[in-house]
Amino acid sequence: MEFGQWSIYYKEILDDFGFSREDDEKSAQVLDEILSEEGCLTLEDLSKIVGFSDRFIVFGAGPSLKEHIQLLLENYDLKEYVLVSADGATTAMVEERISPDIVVTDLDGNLDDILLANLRGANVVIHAHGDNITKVAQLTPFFTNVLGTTQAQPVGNLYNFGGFTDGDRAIFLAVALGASEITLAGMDFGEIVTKYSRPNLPDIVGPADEVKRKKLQYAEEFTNWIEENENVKITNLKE
Ligand SMILES: Nc1ncnc2c1ncn2[C@@H]1O[C@H](COP(=O)(O)OP(=O)(O)OP(=O)(O)O)[C@@H](O)[C@H]1O
Ligand SMILES: Nc1nc2c(c(=O)[nH]1)N=C(CO)CN2
Ligand SMILES: [Mg+2]
Repeated sequence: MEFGQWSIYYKEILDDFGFSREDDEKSAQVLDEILSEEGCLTLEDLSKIVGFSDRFIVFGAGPSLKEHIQLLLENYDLKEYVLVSADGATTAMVEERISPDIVVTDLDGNLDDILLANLRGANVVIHAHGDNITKVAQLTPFFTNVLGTTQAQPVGNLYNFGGFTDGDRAIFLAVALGASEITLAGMDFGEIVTKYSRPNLPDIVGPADEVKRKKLQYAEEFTNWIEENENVKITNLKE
């Protein structure tokens, strides 16, 4: 999605959630400064790294994630796909000994698992926003092979491919990387969250709070937008 079109949705999101554009921009600046010092990936670098396939699987942290992983292990040759995990979904992949090629995160998933995936070769797409400035500042230097994103106007080394939550941004990223087919696993949306998304949940699944429900509605809306507007075949295993 072009930034011009994104900026209309972005304004709506800022109003709807009460987020501060200035804080988003500050976070973007912090991430950009770190990446300038430490080095980072460009979209072209990442395109080359995952250039072995134009078929992608995006893993979200919804209640079907484990069941979808089993289905994929039994019926798909995962080596033929670029595997992209959205934040908390990385933990389920680590549990199943699957190495994602890319992790898309705003650094609130299980960090040990994201670091482990990074050590095992995953590239990490770190998203800076107004509510993760401290995490961006403190944690980014621990990762290698990082590409930075922002939901505000892109600055310096950072990109904005469109999208809001880690899951739908992972789909926009796959489109930017030239995907012809994207399979969605664990992308249930709806009103139930899992321990992969909310590590402090007492059970494996539980009700999403109001903010999370609203986030998941945007995630679904952007996923539908991609299906309707981009030249890519989307198959949601949930449907
Ligand atoms: N039912 C669901 N529960 C949680 N995540 C889901 C669900 N369905 C789809 N997803 C996708 O899985 C992604 C990864 O989940 P996770 O909760 O780690 O992400 P997040 O974007 O950091 O959310 P938050 O800001 O609420 O922490 C989400 O961004 C979302 O797009
Ligand atoms: N400022 C701000 N931006 C976000 C947030 C958030 O909690 N605060 N959560 C997101 C993904 O779920 C994406 N963007
Ligand atoms: Mg996250």
